[in-house]
Amino acid sequence: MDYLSNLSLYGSGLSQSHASQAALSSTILGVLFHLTIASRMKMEYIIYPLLGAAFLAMIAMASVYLFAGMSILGTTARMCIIAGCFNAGLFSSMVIYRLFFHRLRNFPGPLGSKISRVFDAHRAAKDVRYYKEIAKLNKEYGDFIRTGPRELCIVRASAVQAIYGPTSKCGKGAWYAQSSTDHDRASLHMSVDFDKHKARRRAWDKSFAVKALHTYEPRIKVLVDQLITQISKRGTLDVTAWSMYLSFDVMGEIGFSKDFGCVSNAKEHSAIKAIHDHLVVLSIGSHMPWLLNLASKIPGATAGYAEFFNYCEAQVNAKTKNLDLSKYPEDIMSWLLKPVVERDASASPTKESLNDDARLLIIAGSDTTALTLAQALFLLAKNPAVFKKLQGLVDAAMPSASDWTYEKTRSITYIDNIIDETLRLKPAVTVGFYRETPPEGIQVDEQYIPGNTVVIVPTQMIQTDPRYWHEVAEFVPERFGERKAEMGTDRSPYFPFSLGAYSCPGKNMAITTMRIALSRIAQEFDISFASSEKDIEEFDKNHVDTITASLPPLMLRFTPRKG
Ligand code: HEM
Repeated sequence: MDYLSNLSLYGSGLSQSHASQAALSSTILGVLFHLTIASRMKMEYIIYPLLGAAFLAMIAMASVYLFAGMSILGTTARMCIIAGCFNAGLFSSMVIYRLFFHRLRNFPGPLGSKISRVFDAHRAAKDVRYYKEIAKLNKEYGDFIRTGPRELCIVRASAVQAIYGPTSKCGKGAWYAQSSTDHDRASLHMSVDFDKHKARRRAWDKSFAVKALHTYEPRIKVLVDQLITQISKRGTLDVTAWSMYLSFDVMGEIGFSKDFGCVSNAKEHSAIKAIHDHLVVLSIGSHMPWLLNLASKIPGATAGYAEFFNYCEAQVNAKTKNLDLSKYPEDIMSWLLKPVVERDASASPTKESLNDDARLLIIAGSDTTALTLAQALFLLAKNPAVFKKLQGLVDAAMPSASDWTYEKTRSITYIDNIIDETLRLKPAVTVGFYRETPPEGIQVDEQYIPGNTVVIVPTQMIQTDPRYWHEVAEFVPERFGERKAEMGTDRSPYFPFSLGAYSCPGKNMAITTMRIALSRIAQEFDISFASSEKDIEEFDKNHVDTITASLPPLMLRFTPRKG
């Protein structure tokens, strides 16, 4: 307390006993604030009122001291003591509570993670390969790992149905508050309210219904054929980049009837590049959703992806202007605008949420499909026998390019088996998607999981877990086809598109794009690696974890087939 006496000596007007009283009462207030408010409420929903209230309280207190005749130095010193001791009380109480009294106190996990998600964000940032960190934690702590103060990572097959299944009562939680806590301003994906999400989801599901998909197929085929022409000209190319060009063009065409021109210009669209450049920061920030939300409100913080935001908004405005409701909707955005104009309950509730839906459309639909296609080509190049079998089946159904039809492609179920097996070994979302348990909690095997716990099942780990899968590391498309019963596939945990109410609505469109691309490539080319052994190994084992995976370049040689 010597420094307090010194402050008094320097003429602050703050005596040691006053300072001690202020320190003690602020510390007690901090502890009380934690026990009565902070520990009972979700930070993401109270952060703005909290910061506002703290600011106003500080101003009010400082004004009272100044009016009471205290010097500026004395007032400043007292405010510093009050703020410092309040926070010391708050954070000490938080640490003690989380370590010794929290409902998850008996779950094993790293000490830091039990105290704050900062440590998990640090783990995610270390190498931006969070999936490897989770694998290490699983080895050290077992199948139920406490990865945050109120978060568990669960590596058990039965957790998949309990958490994501159609009858699960688990909902979307804190992770989905990263862009806005006002879900009427956010996209479908970030919409947390079960009933509102369900209503909005109807508009999306209509845009992927069988009839709508039929109108998309020929337009996707045109884009795939553009890709085939580019491959023929080049021979060798980076499939990571070119799968991305194709899938963005598909989202431009099917999402907005707009030519993004990535395949024809052989480059990424500038608006999309802005998002890709920020993926690492966004994915690390998503481990502390409230902080990401807060950071996004700092002026200039989102300037990097302003081009993407502006571009999407311009597309929505243009579509709105030209929307013709007498015609069958030509693209997904028209399907989303229709209920807005018709004032149907499935409409995006605000202009902001509609703009966010437009961004969701591009982001959710393109990276995921692109990296799955690149992974499928990688696995086919690595497993020539599988590719030969695919070519044999394609040749039998469609001997030449002019025989190609989507219906015949669909009848080759081996293509679907290849896609399924690719998504088992290399799911687009490697670590998974967060849910929150209902107040009454859930049971996973022998373990009760308390209510209001954030839970996650790491997708890639569980889909390659030798306890649940045979020949786990092998690429065996037949496990989804003729060897299904023998390999017990139906009993194994598999959820690359998630399951239940929040599962991917674009699944069938993604599969349509991949069916067309894989069948046309198999028809036209033989494929082989043109990358070094080191680069191939890097591609196979070391993707960067940016919520959806980010893949390094992979050069493949495409040799035109003879005859
Ligand atoms: C191989 C390709 C794809 C994969 C692996 C995939 C995977 C997923 C997964 C796992 C989710 C759940 C995420 C969560 O719970 O937070 C999801 C949601 C979503 N996906 Fe996909 N997706 C793919 C393609 C597409 C396509 C082509 C679209 C079309 C635009 C799309 C649109 C969406 C939307 C709108 C959601 C949010 C659904 C909701 O919250 O109700 N996805 N996707």
